[in-house]
Amino acid sequence: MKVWKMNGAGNAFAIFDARSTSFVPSADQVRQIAEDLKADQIIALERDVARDVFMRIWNADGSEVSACGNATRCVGKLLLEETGKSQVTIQTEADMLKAFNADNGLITVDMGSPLMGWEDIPLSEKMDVRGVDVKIGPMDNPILSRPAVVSMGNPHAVFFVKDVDDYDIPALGPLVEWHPTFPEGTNVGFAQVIDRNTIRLRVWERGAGLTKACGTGACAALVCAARAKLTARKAKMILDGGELTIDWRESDDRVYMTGPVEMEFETEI
Ligand SMILES: N[C@H](CCC[C@H](N)C(=O)O)C(=O)O
Repeated sequence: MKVWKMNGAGNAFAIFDARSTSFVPSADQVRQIAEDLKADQIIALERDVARDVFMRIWNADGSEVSACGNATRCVGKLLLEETGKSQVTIQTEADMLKAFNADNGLITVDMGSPLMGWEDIPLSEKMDVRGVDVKIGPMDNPILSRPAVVSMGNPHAVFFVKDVDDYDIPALGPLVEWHPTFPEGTNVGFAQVIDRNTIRLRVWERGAGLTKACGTGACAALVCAARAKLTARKAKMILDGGELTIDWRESDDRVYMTGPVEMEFETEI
């Protein structure tokens, strides 16, 4: 079975080609692979009857999740090159996503629409509920409070801060990740609005910790910023590992993510 180690803006993945052989790792095996290959997520490509591929996603802690934007871009690049098609479709638990080539070697993924926050959607997937009462630190003077909450097929809590470098993210991230407000846990974004078209972002990922970039986190931060009128609907996201451009199109309410993909190595097991 072919295995690729790739990254999207530094967000690192081990991608297993399970289209002709089954690959269903235990949580322990996922943790071991993630440690050995220094991957934030483990990805399995499976045959899909209607789409170019079905993509399964495990976080480094062994938990299986339903969305991973940067990995979708990496898988998109693999399939675009393999098929020669101008657009490929990738099915995940959460959604059917489309990937296509953008300018200067970048890859764009249509990440679908952010989940709107209606009553019947569990709180962890509520859209931009600024009233979410999450307080971290001393009650009378919390270090973090009132995140914007949105789902891109996975839950995100986004704190808008003056300077992301002022926050001890490895200390604060886990306190929000497993806060009782989020029954399935949540990814935690620390977003600093630079101007109406630029956001500096760091993300403590559910089940993976502080990563160099988080694609769904970048989508979540842009959607929340635009809804709060802090930025335009399209912005450059500056992450530790690189830049992503997120465009939440008015015309179809879908979020388009564009960014770099790097092939680190390919091997067989
Ligand atoms: N790095 C991924 C996000 C993984 C999300 C995962 N940590 C979760 O539990 O939802 C991305 O580029 O979208």
